[in-house]
Amino acid sequence: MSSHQIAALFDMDGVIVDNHRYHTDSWLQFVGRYGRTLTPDQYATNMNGRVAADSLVYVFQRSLTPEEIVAYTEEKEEIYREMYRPRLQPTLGLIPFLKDLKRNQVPMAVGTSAPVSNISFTLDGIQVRSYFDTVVDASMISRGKPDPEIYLTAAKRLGVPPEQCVVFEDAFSGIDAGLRAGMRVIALATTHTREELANTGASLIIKDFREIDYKGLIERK
Ligand SMILES: O=P(O)(O)OC[C@H]1O[C@@H](O)[C@H](O)[C@@H](O)[C@@H]1O
Repeated sequence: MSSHQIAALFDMDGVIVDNHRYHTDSWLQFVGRYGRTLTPDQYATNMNGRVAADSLVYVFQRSLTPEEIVAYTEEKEEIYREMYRPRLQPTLGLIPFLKDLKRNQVPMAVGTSAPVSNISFTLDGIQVRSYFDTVVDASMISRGKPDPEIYLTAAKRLGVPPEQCVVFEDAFSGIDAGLRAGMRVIALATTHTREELANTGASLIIKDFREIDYKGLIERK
């Protein structure tokens, strides 16, 4: 890779697919089963984009055993997959953008807090896995977003220095993770509004991938 080149790191939920509503609804349904309460705002601000282990502590207000984390995570994600399956589709403009980046030999990775079961569901479901050189998921890191570990791991696996990486994110926790990794962050206004994203430190806010292409990405460097 030339020193002028960039790498593109994609968050999954809220970026590759515009599915925030279904994660919100499935979390609400899940917590209801255990007599807990959660509002959509609480979810968006305190849980969105974070690994389930952290979200579950927020929901149950106690520490959980590794076995509980696995069982609760799968229970919640099964609810989510059933809800979202009939609507599963790529975010607008994603496929042309991935093709454009591929044509221009941009290394690409996914950095997601999601469990492996959701990654197969999503990346294979919309047939985009082959675009990515590597996928870093929750099981491969010890500290979830907003810690930068997930994006630093992705950059390392691509062999690209962090300052040459551009992160695509929708969540506050993920934007923080990208910035703390020393990367440029482009925010998608899928989950939050442009106004809500205005002071996050993202260098650009787009509604979806129809607003960006390889040329625009390079020119903005
Ligand atoms: O945005 P990312 O990093 O792909 O995050 C995925 C996670 O995002 C959270 O918001 C969801 O509640 C989780 O269920 C999901 O696994």
